[in-house]
Amino acid sequence: MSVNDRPSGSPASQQPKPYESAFLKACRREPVPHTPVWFMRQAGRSLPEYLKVREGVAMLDSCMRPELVKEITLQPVRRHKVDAAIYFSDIVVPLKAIGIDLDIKPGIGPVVAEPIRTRADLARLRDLTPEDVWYVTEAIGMLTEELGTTPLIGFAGAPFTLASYLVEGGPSRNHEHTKALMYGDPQLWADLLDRLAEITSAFLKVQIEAGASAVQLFDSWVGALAPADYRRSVMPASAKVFSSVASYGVPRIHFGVGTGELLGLLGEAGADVVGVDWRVPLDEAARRVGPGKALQGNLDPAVLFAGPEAIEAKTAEVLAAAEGLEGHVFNLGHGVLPTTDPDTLTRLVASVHERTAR
Ligand SMILES: Cc1c2[nH]c(c1CCC(=O)O)Cc1[nH]c(c(CCC(=O)O)c1C)Cc1[nH]c(c(CCC(=O)O)c1C)Cc1[nH]c(c(C)c1CCC(=O)O)C2
Repeated sequence: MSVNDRPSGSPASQQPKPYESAFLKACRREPVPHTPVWFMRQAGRSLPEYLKVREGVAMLDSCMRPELVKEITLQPVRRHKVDAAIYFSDIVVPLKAIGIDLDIKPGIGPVVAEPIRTRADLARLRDLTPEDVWYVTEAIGMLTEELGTTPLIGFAGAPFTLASYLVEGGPSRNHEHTKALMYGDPQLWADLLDRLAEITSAFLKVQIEAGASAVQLFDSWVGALAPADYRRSVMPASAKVFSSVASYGVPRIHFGVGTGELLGLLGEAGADVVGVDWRVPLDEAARRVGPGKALQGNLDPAVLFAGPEAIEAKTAEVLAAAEGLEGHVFNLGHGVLPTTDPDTLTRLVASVHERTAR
Protein backbone atom coordinates (compact mmCIF):
# COMPACT_ATOMS: atom_id res chain seq x y z
CA MET A 1 0.00 0.00 0.00
CA SER A 2 1.53 3.33 -0.97
CA VAL A 3 0.36 6.91 -0.53
CA ASN A 4 -0.51 6.88 -4.19
CA ASP A 5 -3.29 4.36 -3.86
CA ARG A 6 -6.89 5.35 -4.33
CA PRO A 7 -8.26 6.80 -1.07
CA SER A 8 -9.66 4.14 1.26
CA GLY A 9 -10.82 4.12 4.84
CA SER A 10 -7.34 4.22 6.36
CA PRO A 11 -6.27 7.28 8.41
CA ALA A 12 -3.47 8.07 5.92
CA SER A 13 -6.13 8.64 3.27
CA GLN A 14 -7.56 11.65 5.10
CA GLN A 15 -4.87 13.85 3.59
CA PRO A 16 -5.74 15.11 0.09
CA LYS A 17 -4.19 12.80 -2.50
CA PRO A 18 -3.06 13.59 -6.02
CA TYR A 19 -4.72 10.47 -7.43
CA GLU A 20 -7.54 12.45 -9.09
CA SER A 21 -5.24 15.20 -10.45
CA ALA A 22 -5.35 16.05 -14.16
CA PHE A 23 -1.70 15.03 -14.49
CA LEU A 24 -2.13 11.51 -13.12
CA LYS A 25 -5.42 11.06 -15.02
CA ALA A 26 -3.70 11.99 -18.29
CA CYS A 27 -0.87 9.55 -17.52
CA ARG A 28 -3.51 6.85 -16.95
CA ARG A 29 -5.27 7.87 -20.20
CA GLU A 30 -8.45 8.85 -18.38
CA PRO A 31 -10.61 11.89 -19.28
CA VAL A 32 -9.18 15.16 -17.90
CA PRO A 33 -10.73 18.56 -17.01
CA HIS A 34 -7.88 20.25 -18.93
CA THR A 35 -4.57 19.14 -20.45
CA PRO A 36 -2.06 19.08 -17.59
CA VAL A 37 1.20 21.02 -17.96
CA TRP A 38 4.63 20.83 -16.35
CA PHE A 39 8.09 21.68 -17.65
CA MET A 40 11.32 19.76 -17.53
CA ARG A 41 13.78 21.99 -15.63
CA GLN A 42 10.88 24.11 -14.37
CA ALA A 43 12.96 24.67 -11.23
CA GLY A 44 16.25 26.32 -11.98
CA ARG A 45 18.02 29.27 -13.47
CA SER A 46 15.02 30.80 -15.27
CA LEU A 47 13.64 31.75 -11.85
CA PRO A 48 15.11 34.72 -9.92
CA GLU A 49 13.90 33.16 -6.66
CA TYR A 50 15.97 30.04 -7.51
CA LEU A 51 19.13 32.08 -8.17
CA LYS A 52 18.57 33.82 -4.85
CA VAL A 53 18.31 30.69 -2.68
CA ARG A 54 21.20 29.01 -4.56
CA GLU A 55 23.59 31.92 -3.90
CA GLY A 56 26.82 30.47 -2.47
CA VAL A 57 25.51 26.87 -2.48
CA ALA A 58 27.06 24.37 -4.91
CA MET A 59 24.59 22.44 -7.08
CA LEU A 60 25.21 19.03 -5.52
CA ASP A 61 25.20 20.45 -1.99
CA SER A 62 21.80 22.00 -2.70
CA CYS A 63 20.43 18.55 -3.61
CA MET A 64 21.38 17.22 -0.17
CA ARG A 65 19.61 19.87 1.92
CA PRO A 66 15.97 18.84 2.40
CA GLU A 67 14.65 22.33 3.29
CA LEU A 68 16.31 23.85 0.23
CA VAL A 69 15.12 21.00 -2.03
CA LYS A 70 11.59 21.54 -0.78
CA GLU A 71 11.73 25.29 -1.43
CA ILE A 72 13.23 24.96 -4.93
CA THR A 73 10.77 22.21 -5.92
CA LEU A 74 7.82 24.37 -4.83
CA GLN A 75 8.99 27.59 -6.54
CA PRO A 76 7.69 26.80 -10.06
CA VAL A 77 4.45 25.34 -8.66
CA ARG A 78 3.71 28.59 -6.82
CA ARG A 79 4.73 30.83 -9.69
CA HIS A 80 3.44 29.03 -12.78
CA LYS A 81 0.56 26.93 -11.38
CA VAL A 82 1.91 23.87 -13.17
CA ASP A 83 -0.01 20.60 -12.72
CA ALA A 84 2.92 18.68 -11.23
CA ALA A 85 6.08 19.31 -9.25
CA ILE A 86 9.35 17.59 -10.15
CA TYR A 87 11.65 16.68 -7.31
CA PHE A 88 14.70 18.97 -7.33
CA SER A 89 17.84 16.90 -7.72
CA ASP A 90 20.11 15.77 -10.53
CA ILE A 91 20.61 12.48 -12.35
CA VAL A 92 24.12 12.10 -10.87
CA VAL A 93 22.98 12.39 -7.21
CA PRO A 94 22.67 8.60 -6.67
CA LEU A 95 26.16 8.11 -8.12
CA LYS A 96 27.58 10.73 -5.78
CA ALA A 97 25.66 9.03 -2.94
CA ILE A 98 27.46 5.71 -3.50
CA GLY A 99 30.82 7.45 -3.40
CA ILE A 100 31.68 8.23 -7.03
CA ASP A 101 33.94 11.28 -7.09
CA LEU A 102 32.03 13.71 -9.29
CA ASP A 103 30.89 17.31 -9.37
CA ILE A 104 28.46 19.44 -11.36
CA LYS A 105 30.42 22.28 -12.92
CA PRO A 106 28.42 25.44 -13.70
CA GLY A 107 27.82 25.82 -17.44
CA ILE A 108 29.35 22.40 -18.15
CA GLY A 109 27.45 19.70 -16.30
CA PRO A 110 28.50 16.56 -14.42
CA VAL A 111 32.24 15.84 -14.40
CA VAL A 112 33.59 12.49 -13.09
CA ALA A 113 37.10 12.50 -11.60
CA GLU A 114 38.01 8.95 -12.65
CA PRO A 115 35.97 7.59 -15.58
CA ILE A 116 34.66 4.01 -15.45
CA ARG A 117 36.11 2.02 -18.35
CA THR A 118 37.41 -1.33 -17.09
CA ARG A 119 36.05 -4.36 -15.27
CA ALA A 120 38.00 -3.34 -12.16
CA ASP A 121 36.24 0.07 -12.28
CA LEU A 122 32.83 -1.64 -12.01
CA ALA A 123 33.52 -2.50 -8.36
CA ARG A 124 33.21 1.22 -7.57
CA LEU A 125 29.49 1.04 -8.40
CA ARG A 126 28.14 -0.42 -5.18
CA ASP A 127 24.46 -0.84 -4.30
CA LEU A 128 22.48 2.22 -3.23
CA THR A 129 20.66 2.00 0.11
CA PRO A 130 17.89 4.34 1.36
CA GLU A 131 20.33 5.58 4.04
CA ASP A 132 22.67 6.84 1.30
CA VAL A 133 19.95 9.25 0.18
CA TRP A 134 18.21 9.98 3.51
CA TYR A 135 17.75 13.60 2.40
CA VAL A 136 15.53 12.44 -0.49
CA THR A 137 13.14 10.63 1.86
CA GLU A 138 13.09 13.61 4.19
CA ALA A 139 12.52 16.22 1.47
CA ILE A 140 9.77 14.20 -0.25
CA GLY A 141 8.00 13.70 3.07
CA MET A 142 7.86 17.47 3.57
CA LEU A 143 6.97 18.10 -0.05
CA THR A 144 3.98 15.77 -0.35
CA GLU A 145 2.49 17.39 2.74
CA GLU A 146 2.83 20.89 1.25
CA LEU A 147 1.78 19.87 -2.24
CA GLY A 148 -1.57 18.39 -1.20
CA THR A 149 -3.32 17.28 -4.39
CA THR A 150 -0.48 18.42 -6.69
CA PRO A 151 1.50 15.33 -7.73
CA LEU A 152 5.25 15.07 -7.24
CA ILE A 153 7.29 13.47 -10.03
CA GLY A 154 10.37 11.55 -8.94
CA PHE A 155 13.12 10.89 -11.47
CA ALA A 156 16.37 9.21 -12.28
CA GLY A 157 18.86 9.04 -15.11
CA ALA A 158 18.54 5.95 -17.31
CA PRO A 159 21.44 3.47 -17.43
CA PHE A 160 22.69 4.63 -20.87
CA THR A 161 22.76 8.34 -20.01
CA LEU A 162 24.43 7.67 -16.63
CA ALA A 163 26.94 5.37 -18.33
CA SER A 164 27.72 8.10 -20.83
CA TYR A 165 28.76 10.51 -18.02
CA LEU A 166 30.68 7.79 -16.15
CA VAL A 167 32.55 6.42 -19.17
CA GLU A 168 33.30 9.76 -20.86
CA GLY A 169 34.09 11.46 -17.56
CA GLY A 170 31.78 14.36 -18.44
CA PRO A 171 29.40 15.72 -21.07
CA SER A 172 30.14 14.48 -24.58
CA ARG A 173 28.96 15.31 -28.07
CA ASN A 174 29.89 12.02 -29.75
CA HIS A 175 29.91 9.54 -26.83
CA GLU A 176 32.98 7.88 -28.37
CA HIS A 177 34.33 6.18 -25.23
CA THR A 178 30.84 5.01 -24.33
CA LYS A 179 30.20 3.55 -27.77
CA ALA A 180 33.69 2.05 -27.89
CA LEU A 181 32.84 0.10 -24.74
CA MET A 182 29.37 -0.83 -26.00
CA TYR A 183 30.63 -2.14 -29.37
CA GLY A 184 34.05 -3.34 -28.20
CA ASP A 185 33.29 -5.18 -24.95
CA PRO A 186 29.60 -6.13 -24.98
CA GLN A 187 29.85 -8.22 -21.80
CA LEU A 188 31.47 -5.48 -19.72
CA TRP A 189 28.96 -3.01 -21.18
CA ALA A 190 26.01 -5.24 -20.25
CA ASP A 191 27.37 -5.67 -16.73
CA LEU A 192 27.86 -1.91 -16.37
CA LEU A 193 24.32 -1.15 -17.53
CA ASP A 194 22.92 -3.84 -15.27
CA ARG A 195 24.74 -2.33 -12.28
CA LEU A 196 23.34 1.11 -13.16
CA ALA A 197 19.86 -0.39 -13.55
CA GLU A 198 20.10 -1.75 -9.98
CA ILE A 199 21.19 1.63 -8.61
CA THR A 200 18.54 3.51 -10.58
CA SER A 201 15.80 1.10 -9.48
CA ALA A 202 16.79 1.51 -5.84
CA PHE A 203 16.80 5.30 -6.22
CA LEU A 204 13.33 5.37 -7.81
CA LYS A 205 11.95 3.06 -5.11
CA VAL A 206 13.17 5.44 -2.40
CA GLN A 207 11.31 8.29 -4.11
CA ILE A 208 8.08 6.34 -4.62
CA GLU A 209 8.07 4.97 -1.09
CA ALA A 210 8.58 8.51 0.24
CA GLY A 211 5.52 9.70 -1.73
CA ALA A 212 6.35 10.45 -5.39
CA SER A 213 3.20 9.93 -7.52
CA ALA A 214 4.96 9.30 -10.83
CA VAL A 215 8.51 8.75 -12.02
CA GLN A 216 10.40 9.89 -15.09
CA LEU A 217 13.42 8.05 -16.44
CA PHE A 218 15.65 10.51 -18.30
CA ASP A 219 17.58 8.86 -21.10
CA SER A 220 18.56 12.25 -22.45
CA TRP A 221 21.40 11.17 -24.73
CA VAL A 222 20.02 7.86 -26.04
CA GLY A 223 19.09 9.51 -29.34
CA ALA A 224 22.76 8.97 -30.25
CA LEU A 225 21.97 5.27 -30.89
CA ALA A 226 20.50 3.36 -33.84
CA PRO A 227 17.37 1.37 -32.97
CA ALA A 228 19.05 -2.06 -33.35
CA ASP A 229 21.85 -1.05 -30.97
CA TYR A 230 19.36 0.43 -28.52
CA ARG A 231 17.31 -2.76 -28.54
CA ARG A 232 20.33 -5.03 -28.08
CA SER A 233 22.56 -3.03 -25.74
CA VAL A 234 20.41 -0.59 -23.76
CA MET A 235 16.76 -1.60 -23.68
CA PRO A 236 17.26 -4.61 -21.35
CA ALA A 237 18.68 -2.35 -18.62
CA SER A 238 15.97 0.32 -18.99
CA ALA A 239 13.29 -2.40 -19.05
CA LYS A 240 14.71 -3.80 -15.82
CA VAL A 241 14.31 -0.39 -14.17
CA PHE A 242 10.70 -0.02 -15.33
CA SER A 243 9.72 -3.51 -14.27
CA SER A 244 11.37 -3.05 -10.86
CA VAL A 245 8.87 -0.29 -10.01
CA ALA A 246 5.84 -1.71 -11.87
CA SER A 247 4.18 -3.09 -8.74
CA TYR A 248 3.80 0.39 -7.19
CA GLY A 249 1.29 1.30 -9.90
CA VAL A 250 2.62 4.85 -10.34
CA PRO A 251 2.92 6.13 -13.94
CA ARG A 252 6.34 5.66 -15.48
CA ILE A 253 7.49 8.29 -17.99
CA HIS A 254 10.39 7.70 -20.39
CA PHE A 255 12.13 10.63 -22.06
CA GLY A 256 15.04 11.17 -24.39
CA VAL A 257 16.19 13.77 -26.93
CA GLY A 258 16.46 13.08 -30.67
CA THR A 259 14.56 9.82 -30.23
CA GLY A 260 12.31 9.96 -33.31
CA GLU A 261 13.56 6.57 -34.50
CA LEU A 262 13.38 5.09 -30.97
CA LEU A 263 9.91 6.17 -29.82
CA GLY A 264 8.35 2.74 -30.24
CA LEU A 265 11.18 1.08 -28.32
CA LEU A 266 11.06 3.67 -25.51
CA GLY A 267 7.45 2.63 -24.96
CA GLU A 268 8.24 -1.05 -25.32
CA ALA A 269 10.90 -0.76 -22.60
CA GLY A 270 8.03 -0.45 -20.13
CA ALA A 271 6.87 3.17 -20.01
CA ASP A 272 3.26 4.24 -19.47
CA VAL A 273 4.00 7.69 -20.91
CA VAL A 274 6.52 8.42 -23.68
CA GLY A 275 8.16 11.84 -23.73
CA VAL A 276 8.63 13.34 -27.20
CA ASP A 277 11.02 16.12 -28.19
CA TRP A 278 9.98 18.80 -30.71
CA ARG A 279 11.28 17.00 -33.80
CA VAL A 280 8.31 14.64 -34.23
CA PRO A 281 4.72 15.95 -34.11
CA LEU A 282 2.60 14.23 -31.46
CA ASP A 283 0.16 12.60 -33.91
CA GLU A 284 3.10 10.99 -35.74
CA ALA A 285 4.70 10.08 -32.40
CA ALA A 286 1.46 8.32 -31.41
CA ARG A 287 1.65 6.21 -34.58
CA ARG A 288 5.26 5.27 -33.77
CA VAL A 289 4.54 4.49 -30.10
CA GLY A 290 1.33 2.57 -30.76
CA PRO A 291 -1.78 2.19 -28.59
CA GLY A 292 -1.89 1.92 -24.80
CA LYS A 293 0.53 4.75 -23.94
CA ALA A 294 0.10 8.44 -23.14
CA LEU A 295 2.46 11.01 -24.67
CA GLN A 296 4.25 13.96 -23.09
CA GLY A 297 5.52 17.00 -24.94
CA ASN A 298 6.53 18.73 -27.11
CA LEU A 299 6.91 22.50 -27.61
CA ASP A 300 10.43 23.49 -28.69
CA PRO A 301 11.91 25.32 -25.65
CA ALA A 302 13.46 27.86 -28.04
CA VAL A 303 9.95 28.93 -29.17
CA LEU A 304 9.64 30.71 -25.80
CA PHE A 305 12.06 33.34 -27.16
CA ALA A 306 9.94 34.09 -30.24
CA GLY A 307 7.34 36.44 -28.76
CA PRO A 308 3.70 35.97 -27.64
CA GLU A 309 2.14 35.47 -31.08
CA ALA A 310 4.60 32.79 -32.16
CA ILE A 311 4.33 31.08 -28.77
CA GLU A 312 0.52 30.98 -29.06
CA ALA A 313 0.66 29.70 -32.63
CA LYS A 314 3.16 26.94 -31.85
CA THR A 315 1.21 25.97 -28.71
CA ALA A 316 -1.96 25.66 -30.78
CA GLU A 317 -0.01 23.47 -33.21
CA VAL A 318 1.13 21.12 -30.44
CA LEU A 319 -2.40 20.89 -29.03
CA ALA A 320 -3.90 20.24 -32.48
CA ALA A 321 -1.47 17.36 -33.05
CA ALA A 322 -2.39 16.03 -29.58
CA GLU A 323 -6.11 15.93 -30.33
CA GLY A 324 -7.37 12.37 -30.19
CA LEU A 325 -4.38 11.05 -28.23
CA GLU A 326 -5.27 8.55 -25.51
CA GLY A 327 -3.55 10.78 -22.96
CA HIS A 328 -1.50 13.97 -23.29
CA VAL A 329 0.71 15.76 -20.78
CA PHE A 330 1.84 19.13 -22.16
CA ASN A 331 5.55 19.81 -21.72
CA LEU A 332 8.48 21.26 -23.62
CA GLY A 333 10.47 19.00 -25.92
CA HIS A 334 13.45 19.37 -23.55
CA GLY A 335 14.30 21.42 -20.48
CA VAL A 336 13.56 25.11 -19.90
CA LEU A 337 16.54 27.11 -21.18
CA PRO A 338 18.19 29.15 -18.40
CA THR A 339 17.58 32.56 -20.05
CA THR A 340 13.85 31.95 -20.60
CA ASP A 341 11.61 34.79 -19.32
CA PRO A 342 9.64 33.04 -16.56
CA ASP A 343 6.51 35.08 -17.37
CA THR A 344 6.29 33.32 -20.74
CA LEU A 345 6.08 30.01 -18.85
CA THR A 346 3.34 31.28 -16.53
CA ARG A 347 1.36 32.50 -19.54
CA LEU A 348 1.91 29.21 -21.36
CA VAL A 349 0.41 27.19 -18.49
CA ALA A 350 -2.68 29.43 -18.42
CA SER A 351 -2.99 29.29 -22.20
CA VAL A 352 -2.89 25.48 -22.36
CA HIS A 353 -5.42 25.26 -19.52
CA GLU A 354 -7.77 27.73 -21.26
CA ARG A 355 -7.46 26.17 -24.69
CA THR A 356 -8.16 22.66 -23.40
CA ALA A 357 -10.80 23.33 -20.69
CA ARG A 358 -13.56 20.75 -21.08
C1 LIG B 1 21.33 15.21 -18.61
C2 LIG B 1 20.78 15.63 -17.27
C3 LIG B 1 21.53 16.18 -16.20
N1 LIG B 1 20.63 16.42 -15.16
C4 LIG B 1 19.37 16.05 -15.54
C5 LIG B 1 19.45 15.53 -16.85
C6 LIG B 1 18.30 14.94 -17.60
C7 LIG B 1 17.42 16.02 -18.12
C8 LIG B 1 17.91 16.69 -19.37
O1 LIG B 1 18.07 15.99 -20.39
O2 LIG B 1 18.10 17.90 -19.33
C9 LIG B 1 18.14 16.07 -14.75
C10 LIG B 1 17.84 17.23 -13.90
N2 LIG B 1 18.72 18.16 -13.39
C11 LIG B 1 18.03 19.05 -12.63
C12 LIG B 1 16.67 18.66 -12.57
C13 LIG B 1 15.71 19.36 -11.65
C14 LIG B 1 14.32 19.26 -11.71
C15 LIG B 1 13.64 20.10 -12.80
O3 LIG B 1 13.53 19.62 -13.94
O4 LIG B 1 13.17 21.21 -12.48
C16 LIG B 1 16.55 17.53 -13.39
C17 LIG B 1 15.30 16.74 -13.74
C18 LIG B 1 18.58 20.20 -11.90
C19 LIG B 1 19.80 20.84 -12.45
N3 LIG B 1 20.94 20.22 -12.89
C20 LIG B 1 21.85 21.17 -13.25
C21 LIG B 1 21.30 22.45 -13.05
C22 LIG B 1 22.00 23.76 -13.32
C23 LIG B 1 23.00 24.04 -12.27
C24 LIG B 1 22.71 25.26 -11.46
O5 LIG B 1 21.57 25.77 -11.36
O6 LIG B 1 23.67 25.72 -10.81
C25 LIG B 1 20.01 22.25 -12.53
C26 LIG B 1 19.01 23.30 -12.09
C27 LIG B 1 23.22 20.86 -13.75
C28 LIG B 1 23.27 19.89 -14.84
N4 LIG B 1 23.11 18.52 -14.70
C29 LIG B 1 23.19 17.92 -15.93
C30 LIG B 1 23.41 18.93 -16.90
C31 LIG B 1 23.56 18.70 -18.37
C32 LIG B 1 23.45 20.16 -16.21
C33 LIG B 1 23.57 21.56 -16.79
C34 LIG B 1 24.91 22.13 -16.69
C35 LIG B 1 24.82 23.66 -16.87
O7 LIG B 1 24.32 24.10 -17.90
O8 LIG B 1 25.22 24.35 -15.94
C36 LIG B 1 22.99 16.46 -16.14
